[in-house]
Amino acid sequence: MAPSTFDDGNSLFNFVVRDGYGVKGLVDLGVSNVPERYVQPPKERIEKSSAKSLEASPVDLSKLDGPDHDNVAAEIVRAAESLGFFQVVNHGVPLELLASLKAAAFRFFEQKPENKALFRKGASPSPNVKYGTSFAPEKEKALEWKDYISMVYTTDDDALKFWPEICKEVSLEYLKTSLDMVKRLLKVLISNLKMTVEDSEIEALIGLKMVNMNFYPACPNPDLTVGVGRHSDMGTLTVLLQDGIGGLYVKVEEDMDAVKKGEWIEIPPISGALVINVGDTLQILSNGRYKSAEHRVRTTSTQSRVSIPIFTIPKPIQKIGPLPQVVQSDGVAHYREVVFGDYMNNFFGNAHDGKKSLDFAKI
Ligand SMILES: O=C(O)CCC(=O)C(=O)O
Ligand SMILES: [Fe+2]
Repeated sequence: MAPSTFDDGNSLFNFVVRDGYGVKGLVDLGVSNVPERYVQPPKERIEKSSAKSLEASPVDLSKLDGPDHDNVAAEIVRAAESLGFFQVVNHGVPLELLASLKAAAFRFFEQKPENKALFRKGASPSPNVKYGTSFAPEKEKALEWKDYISMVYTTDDDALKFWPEICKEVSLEYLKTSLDMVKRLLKVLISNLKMTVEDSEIEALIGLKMVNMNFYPACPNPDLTVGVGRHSDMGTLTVLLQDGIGGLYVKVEEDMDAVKKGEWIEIPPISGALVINVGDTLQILSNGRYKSAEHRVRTTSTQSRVSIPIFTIPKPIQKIGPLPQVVQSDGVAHYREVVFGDYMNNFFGNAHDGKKSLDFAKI
């Protein structure tokens, strides 16, 4: 099919979204300009040159076990309270595994369209596995230049049975080796808010885990499109592996060294590092002390980019609200208690719109 056969917006939408060809399918047709449906309004477009890069060095997590524990813990708390994003090294996830994951992501998306379409919503053999494109295509005025596969973890058996053959083993290994780090980070962050933290409280915050693989094909017009629009993540902490291409931008919540509140800075790719960011759940739990960072992704004209996030989130039945100890010391609760499943439905039911997702729980 030639691009010119998309004589209206619907046939493009059907090809990319409904039939499961994705952005990759569109690119394989040889489009030389992004279709109208992908053109963002000017205020959502991402200029390449203007953003500064995050200068903070990555946090060395191996030091949490030694005499520097308190300094490193303070660094983590400071990052969560200010930008809501930081990078970590010596995180316990083997470096060879990071390389294998990126290769597996390329392998998945470079498959024939019909192999990927097996995992489309409605077709997938498991509700825990979903291949798709953009974020909420039915709700979006402009689509995001991104395809993804999303894998929710329940048990090892389920993962090995239903996750795509081509990436299941590395994805499971990534999840397992990252979880220990997530728990250590949460212990640091929660014990900064209240004296004692039970393991069961940490477990409740990460009751559900999801590994995604994002694929952003090279885009003919990066100035007109976004890979991912402005959003915050809904969960507790996100672990993100990005490749060397760059394009992940975070909005500054508080004035930083040379960057003013409201400006965007790039999280630079650092070989071997993982990116950590605070999600809405942790912002709610901390009554707003920790910042669920607004972020977005720019596309690139020369190379396809992959990123592989792990989202840790509460179970849908879990209630989340500000910790009583924090409310007591703040004298006011900024969020109400919500059932996480309701929060999640609201999140997935709307197009990306910055940190608007938090309004659902705001008082
Ligand atoms: O690709 C990236 O760097 C970030 C992706 C992202 O923000 C997400 O999947 O929620
Ligand atoms: Fe995100």
